[in-house]
Amino acid sequence: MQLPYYINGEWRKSSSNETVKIYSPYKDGVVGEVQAITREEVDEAIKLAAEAQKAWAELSIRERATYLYRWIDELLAMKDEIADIMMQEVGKTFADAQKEVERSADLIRYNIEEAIHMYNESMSGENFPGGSKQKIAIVERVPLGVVLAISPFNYPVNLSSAKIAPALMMGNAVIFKPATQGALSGIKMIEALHKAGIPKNVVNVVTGRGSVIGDYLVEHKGINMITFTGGTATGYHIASKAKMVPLVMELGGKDPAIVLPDADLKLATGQIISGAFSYSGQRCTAIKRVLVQDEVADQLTDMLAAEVAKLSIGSPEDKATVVPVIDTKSADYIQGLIDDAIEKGAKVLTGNKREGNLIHPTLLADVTLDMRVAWEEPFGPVLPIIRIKDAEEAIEIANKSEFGLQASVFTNDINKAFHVAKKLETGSVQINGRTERGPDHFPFIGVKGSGVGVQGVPKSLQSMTRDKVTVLNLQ
Ligand SMILES: NC(=O)c1ccc[n+]([C@@H]2O[C@H](COP(=O)([O-])OP(=O)(O)OC[C@H]3O[C@@H](n4cnc5c(N)ncnc54)[C@H](O)[C@@H]3O)[C@@H](O)[C@H]2O)c1
Repeated sequence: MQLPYYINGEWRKSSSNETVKIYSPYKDGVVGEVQAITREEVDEAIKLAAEAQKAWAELSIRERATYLYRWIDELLAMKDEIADIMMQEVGKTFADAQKEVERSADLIRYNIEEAIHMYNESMSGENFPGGSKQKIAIVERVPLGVVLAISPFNYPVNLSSAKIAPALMMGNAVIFKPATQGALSGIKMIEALHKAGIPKNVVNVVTGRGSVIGDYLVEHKGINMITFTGGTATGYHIASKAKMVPLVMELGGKDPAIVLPDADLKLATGQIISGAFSYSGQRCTAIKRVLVQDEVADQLTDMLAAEVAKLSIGSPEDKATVVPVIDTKSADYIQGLIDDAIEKGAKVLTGNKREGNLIHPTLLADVTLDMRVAWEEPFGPVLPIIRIKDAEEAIEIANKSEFGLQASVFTNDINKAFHVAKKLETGSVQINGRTERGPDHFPFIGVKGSGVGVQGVPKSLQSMTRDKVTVLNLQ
């Protein structure tokens, strides 16, 4: 399958006559190819988007909504087709990929409805000392212009629609750059928007080699805002290259599950296992370390090991929970973290077995703070268990991380839970539940190396706009 890129309401082959090959994480051979577009084609995509944005912003919000409602219908009609491609290119089970398309439809709908119910503000001058009632400010939310949306491989439809839908509803045009693995699903998602009749150039899709178009896009003076989800190193790089434009960045994480002695261990075990190992831990909000208090550490460790043994391992085509990770580089990196931990004295309770890109779920006990796995994000099915003496030590270790996405606290003492939650330097804290982004309207925030800005609804809608003030000076 060789897919074109999307510009001027048309599907085009690049003048470069080159493509980027997309390999499957779990089966041999190329699953598809996308266009390796040139910088001149990027220029054209951005220029046409800037022109189209003006007319798009002129439409009423309800008119824009009609296109997005139709997008939902077309997306759902293509659900199985998209899910099949997604399974092949990112190695997610067909059922999970179908759910991702449905979840994206719900998210687009929620964005539409929230946007329709947003109102502007007005302010009276009289509130400020010396001010007057005769001065009235009308504060409107206006679009930013051309939004560059860059998404990662792991939720190629959901994390792309989470950017594109709010940008469009608020009157922006979008340049969408999907991740290479994920580009086929991303392009198919835009095919649904094309079928929905979206005016030409309101969304253009660019694909290609990072070395040719990556920095070029980010630095382009035609881009008015960047919304990015991906790794922390890429995020820092993009932030250093971007011109003076608003940035929303959702990056990596090292989410801890803090387990205190009075926790419901059965609940904690279930939440930690699904949090750490579903889709092989390739989730930004996967639980990536367990910080358990000494008194219950042996018991929790045994319970976790018993549950890991029950996980299905294999191909997404066989509906396995633990599937091959995205590519060989990633598998090598994960294995490197396991090897380093073993060398420094960690005990392998289960796992440490590799077949190609398939890393068996690996539970590591006796993990100490000198091990890389205590700090680095594996983005794979590896869970280190670190013992702590009390909640204060858990807070200290949790906060030493370069990341600050989410954290879980398991305890039956709500006061203690709040005390710990307040001190954790993360965007969100889950009390007695696994770390996760959904429901998708909740604010989703990464701090420190985990990002900047807020996603969710209505936060994403707000971040795609700026304030515009018109002051009435009545006589
Ligand atoms: N916090 C969140 O919301 C969230 C959600 C999902 C994934 N993630 C993170 O994403 C990472 C995994 O995803 P990935 O491997 O696709 O990440 P990645 O950083 O390798 O790539 C993300 C995107 O950036 C693009 N990119 C790379 N270099 C670029 C450049 N110089 N200019 C412009 N674009 C460039 C890639 O092509 C891709 O589209 C993990 O670290 C994970 O934690 C975070």
